[in-house]
Amino acid sequence: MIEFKNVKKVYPNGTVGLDNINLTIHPGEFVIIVGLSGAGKSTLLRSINRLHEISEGEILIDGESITRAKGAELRRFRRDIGMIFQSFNLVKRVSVIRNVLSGRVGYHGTMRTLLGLWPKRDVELALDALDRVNIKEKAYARADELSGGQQQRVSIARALAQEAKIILADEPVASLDPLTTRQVMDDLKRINRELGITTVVNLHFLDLAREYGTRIIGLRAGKVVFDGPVEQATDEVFSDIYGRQIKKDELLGAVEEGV
Ligand SMILES: Nc1ncnc2c1ncn2[C@@H]1O[C@H](COP(=O)(O)OP(=O)(O)OP(=O)(O)O)[C@@H](O)[C@H]1O
Repeated sequence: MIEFKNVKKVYPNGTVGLDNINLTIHPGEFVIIVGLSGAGKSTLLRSINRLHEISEGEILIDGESITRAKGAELRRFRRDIGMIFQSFNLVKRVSVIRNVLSGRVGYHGTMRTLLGLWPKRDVELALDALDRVNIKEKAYARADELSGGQQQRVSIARALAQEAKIILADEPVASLDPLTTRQVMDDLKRINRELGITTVVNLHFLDLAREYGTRIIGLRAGKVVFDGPVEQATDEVFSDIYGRQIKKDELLGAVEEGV
């Protein structure tokens, strides 16, 4: 469970990134966060694993404060949280499997990673993770030989090998074409369903949010302005979250049709 309690984030230049956020995300939920560029989606997501530090309030994971955690305790929290980035964040010149195995670093320390000495169980975990996202046959290819969609699946496999209990995906499909976008969203959704991993996804395309989301959280100017089941996220709700009419380029469908 992820709990935000009166969370506020003010950047050093005075910009308010998050404004009194109170949220509870339950184990196994698949939550999509939407909002205009600058609404605070990345700040919210990245405050969960403390890639961004919050200014006020507290974030609890399974009842324990990650906000106050230090050193080994913080590392233990982070080990349970996988992160998927728009830009994949792979080491491009090394093999796919080494990238996936890097998800195991939190369990062994960096020395093993540098030497490439992985226990057999870890290699099996990594191969299973690649199998789950249907790219096991690419295990020994160099990461940069893969297409964008395949690279994103490697980063999902890395989070699986990490045995993450929570996956945070920050605009995971923003660099992908519409077909690959659906494959990656399908993978995230399937993993959520099959493994019960709590998943929080920031998305730009609203029709995609509707297609894949079960719970939608809408942010505007750092505040939660909508939080409810996807069925309630009508066009009017989206217009309200955005503070204006929805534009065509905010719909994946428009990209597919070449509008
Ligand atoms: N390092 C920073 N310093 C100052 N202001 C920042 C910083 N990072 C983000 N902001 C500001 O905080 C607000 C929220 O930004 P954030 O990146 O979380 O929004 P977002 O909804 O993820 O938008 P986008 O989709 O464009 O990334 C914006 O006003 C942004 O300009």
